[in-house]
Amino acid sequence: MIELNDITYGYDGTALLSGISLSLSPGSFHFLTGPSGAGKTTLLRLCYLDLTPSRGSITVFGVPAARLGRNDVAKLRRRVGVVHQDCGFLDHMSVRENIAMPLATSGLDPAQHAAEIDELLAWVGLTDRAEARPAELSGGERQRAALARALILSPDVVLADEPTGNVDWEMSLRLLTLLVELNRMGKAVLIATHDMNLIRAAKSQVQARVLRLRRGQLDMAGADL
Ligand SMILES: Nc1ncnc2c1ncn2[C@@H]1O[C@H](COP(=O)(O)OP(=O)(O)OP(=O)(O)O)[C@@H](O)[C@H]1O
Repeated sequence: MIELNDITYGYDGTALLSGISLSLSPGSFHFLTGPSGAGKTTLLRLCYLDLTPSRGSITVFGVPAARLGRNDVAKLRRRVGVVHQDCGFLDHMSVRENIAMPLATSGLDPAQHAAEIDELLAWVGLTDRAEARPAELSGGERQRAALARALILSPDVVLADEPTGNVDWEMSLRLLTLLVELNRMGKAVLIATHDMNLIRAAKSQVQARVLRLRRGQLDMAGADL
């Protein structure tokens, strides 16, 4: 569904990532790991076409990204749910309104999708926090709300950037279980994480591939869990 072919990318003229090839196929589950600053977020941004590589090509849902106009990019991005590292909530809006936001920005009426919002709130266990402001949520609640928002447009691919960054171990496992459940529904899942314990915990639940970013390159030798 998303393919990166021999990608090079850097900020300010220096190559941060080089020779990166990656294929996220339907039902695949990947962890992306590597030291802080290795380029995990950057790689995710390339996957959802938020950045354009300086070399190499990206194909999304069978379409070469280089051929896409801005409207096409916006349309295809709806099929990719992103859980951002900082969650990226609008603080003056309730949890429910934040989850509904991608509907509104896609020209859909949130009122017509109230049942889906309720269903997602229940699935992530936040029904009773729906009217809270993001600032009132715990770390784990924020991450689950961010996951619900990433799913509101029923994406085919879910990219999660450090989804367990600020939560305790029990909550990390709960988030992992939700992501595994999505994968079982056929979605491609990619999780960027520092947390090797999380990767080990996934072993009994899902057949995952571990990608390690090292010195700008992707190492996946012997990487299957
Ligand atoms: N918009 C930007 N402009 C310039 N440099 C950037 C920008 N975004 C990231 N960088 C730099 O690129 C490098 C990789 O950043 P990135 O956020 O992709 O790494 P990461 O592996 O996700 O890090 P972490 O694990 O700490 O979140 C870092 O050195 C960062 O400072």
